[in-house]
Amino acid sequence: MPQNRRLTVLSGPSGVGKSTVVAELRRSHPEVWLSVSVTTRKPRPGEKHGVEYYFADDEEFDRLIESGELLEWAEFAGNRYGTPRTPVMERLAAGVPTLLEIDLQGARQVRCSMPEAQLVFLAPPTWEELERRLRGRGTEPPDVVARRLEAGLVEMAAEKEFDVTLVNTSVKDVCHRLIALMRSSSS
Ligand SMILES: Nc1nc2c(ncn2[C@@H]2O[C@H](COP(=O)(O)OP(=O)(O)O)[C@@H](O)[C@H]2O)c(=O)[nH]1
Ligand SMILES: Nc1ncnc2c1ncn2[C@@H]1O[C@H](COP(=O)(O)OP(=O)(O)O)[C@@H](O)[C@H]1O
Repeated sequence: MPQNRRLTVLSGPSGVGKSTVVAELRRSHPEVWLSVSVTTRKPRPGEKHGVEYYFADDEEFDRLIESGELLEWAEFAGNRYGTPRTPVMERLAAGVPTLLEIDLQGARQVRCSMPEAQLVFLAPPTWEELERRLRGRGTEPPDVVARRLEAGLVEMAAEKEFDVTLVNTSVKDVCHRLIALMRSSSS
């Protein structure tokens, strides 16, 4: 369906700056609709239910999978994450530019189910900078950081599966380029 060209997926290793880019887009480009995922991860300080995520327990997440309410879902570093299907389909049907910030496994599922979607990979300037950002964020204990860096190696190796790579040197610059990509893919 041509309306699926309005769908853009943003993926990249943990700590690269996806949430920061999404927060900046929310502020500077309110015309873009950002999907809110469901997760079994516990909220970080400051995260609000319904804003960064819908926080759910395992039982609720199982129910969402069984009832087909998720467009895609994946397990990442010990927690499950999924995209509620209905809000995405409604926005796309209404012609609204829509962005999903999801992991590599989710991006692959979207590639299969909605091949017209544009897949954007957010890369760090260097691997050392990625480690520095992830550790510097200070939201996870060392064992979880190690697990995320391990997953990051797998994500980095999959960069070529994406349509475009943006290097996150400057958040504003990435937002600018992302918006330009979203405009050009749907026109
Ligand atoms: N497949 C999938 N991945 C998601 C979804 N929501 C978030 N993620 C990904 O899950 C991973 C972990 O997210 P999170 O715990 O918030 O950590 P952070 O992205 O490092 O701040 C990231 O790669 C997110 O892009 C979703 O709905 N589906
Ligand atoms: N362009 C950038 N330059 C420097 N630091 C950044 C940049 N983008 C994000 N960061 C910082 O890197 C850390 C990880 O960013 P975050 O958005 O939480 O990553 P992700 O959502 O991809 O895991 C945060 O502390 C954030 O402030």
